[in-house]
Amino acid sequence: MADDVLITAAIDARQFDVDATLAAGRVTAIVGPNGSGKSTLVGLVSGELRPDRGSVSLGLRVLSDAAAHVPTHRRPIALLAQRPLLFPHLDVVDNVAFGVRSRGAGKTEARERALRELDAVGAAPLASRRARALSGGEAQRVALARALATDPAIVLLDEPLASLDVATAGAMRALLAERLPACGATVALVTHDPLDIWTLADDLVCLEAGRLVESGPIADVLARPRTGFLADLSGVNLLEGTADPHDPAANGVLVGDDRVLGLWEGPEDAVGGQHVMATFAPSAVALFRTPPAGSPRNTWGVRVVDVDPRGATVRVNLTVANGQRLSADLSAPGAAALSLAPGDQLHAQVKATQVFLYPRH
Ligand SMILES: Nc1ncnc2c1ncn2[C@@H]1O[C@H](COP(=O)(O)OP(=O)(O)OP(=O)(O)O)[C@@H](O)[C@H]1O
Repeated sequence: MADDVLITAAIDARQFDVDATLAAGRVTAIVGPNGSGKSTLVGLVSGELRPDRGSVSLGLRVLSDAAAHVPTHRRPIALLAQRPLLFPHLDVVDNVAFGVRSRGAGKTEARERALRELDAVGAAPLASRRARALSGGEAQRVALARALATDPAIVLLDEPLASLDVATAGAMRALLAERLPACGATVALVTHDPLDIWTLADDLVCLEAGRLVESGPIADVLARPRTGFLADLSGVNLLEGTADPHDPAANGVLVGDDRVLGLWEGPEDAVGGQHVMATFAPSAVALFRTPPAGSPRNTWGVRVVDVDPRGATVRVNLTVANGQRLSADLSAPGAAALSLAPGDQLHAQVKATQVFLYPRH
C-alpha cells in the first residue's frame, strides 16, 4: 500500500516555505519557473536537504523534522535523474542488482529481481553488457530498472527525459507511462515539458518563488489555469481583471478599460470587483487592421510584440492596452495578408462563447 508524502517545510536560506502533498500511489508533476524551488522540494523528500522548520513524512513515518532526520540511504526512495549514473565497469544486471543488494537481499535473489525488472523495461537483452557500452536511451532504461527493482515507496524523477533525443525520449516516456502506475510507488516528477505532464502525471504541484501557488488533479489545474505560468503550460491565453462592479451578472470582466465577455464558470455568481481570470485559445483570436463591423462583443485594441511562424500557423504575440499579454494563432495566408510587424496597432476579436471566466480562487 502506497502512502502520501506530506511536505510542510521551510528552508530560510532558500526562501522556501511550502505545504504540499504527493498523493499515495499517484504521479505528481512538480512544475514552476527556474529557481521556484522544485529541486529543493525533491531534496527535502530525498533527505539531501533538511528543513529549518516543519517536517517531511511518508504516511505516519516522519522522515525529517526538528528532532529527526532519516538519511537518504535509509529512505525507501529511488531517484531517476537526467543522467543515468550507472557504474560504468559493472554489467547491466549487476548495476540493477546493486541497489537490491544494498537493501539487504542476497546475491541470487538480487540477481533474479534485477532480471525481472530488466525484462519489465524491455532491457533483458542488455543484461550482460557493460554499462559504459550502452547508448543514452539504453542507459536510462537500465537506470529506471535499477530504481524500480528496490520496490521503493517513493520515486523521484528529476527531468528524466531532458538529456535524450526526441525519438528516444518518446520511447522512454511511453515506458514510464507503463511502469510508474504499475510500480505502486508515490511518484514526484520534476519537468518543464507539457507532454510529460499530460502523459505521465495525475496531479500537479506548481511552485513560484519558493511558495506553492497551485495544486490538484492535472485536468482541473490546467483546464482553469490561475497563473501565467500554468496558462503557458496549457497553451491558453490568460487575462486577469475584475468583475464589472456596475454589472457583475453580465459576465463582464474589466481588464484595464477593456471589457471581456465570456462564459462564467462560477461556482457562485460573480461579485462586483472580484478578481476574475479569463482564458481563451490563441486560435480563437481574430486580428483586424480596421475595427471589425458586426458584433461589438470582445473587440480590444492590441499591439504586436512579435511574430513567430510555426509551420501552417503563425503565432502573433500581442499586448492589450493595460500591458497584459495574449497570443493569436493565424493561418499563414491570413498573417501574410495583414503584413504584421512589431509595434503595429490592431484590433483583436474573440467570441464571448470561446472565453471562460472564473474566480481567481
Ligand atoms: N545551495 C543553495 N544555497 C542557497 N540557496 C540555494 C541553493 N540552491 C538553490 N538555492 C536557491 O533556492 C531557490 C530554489 O532553487 P531550486 O534549485 O530549488 O529551484 P528549481 O525550481 O529547481 O530551479 P530550476 O528549474 O532552475 O532547476 C532559488 O532561489 C535558488 O537560488
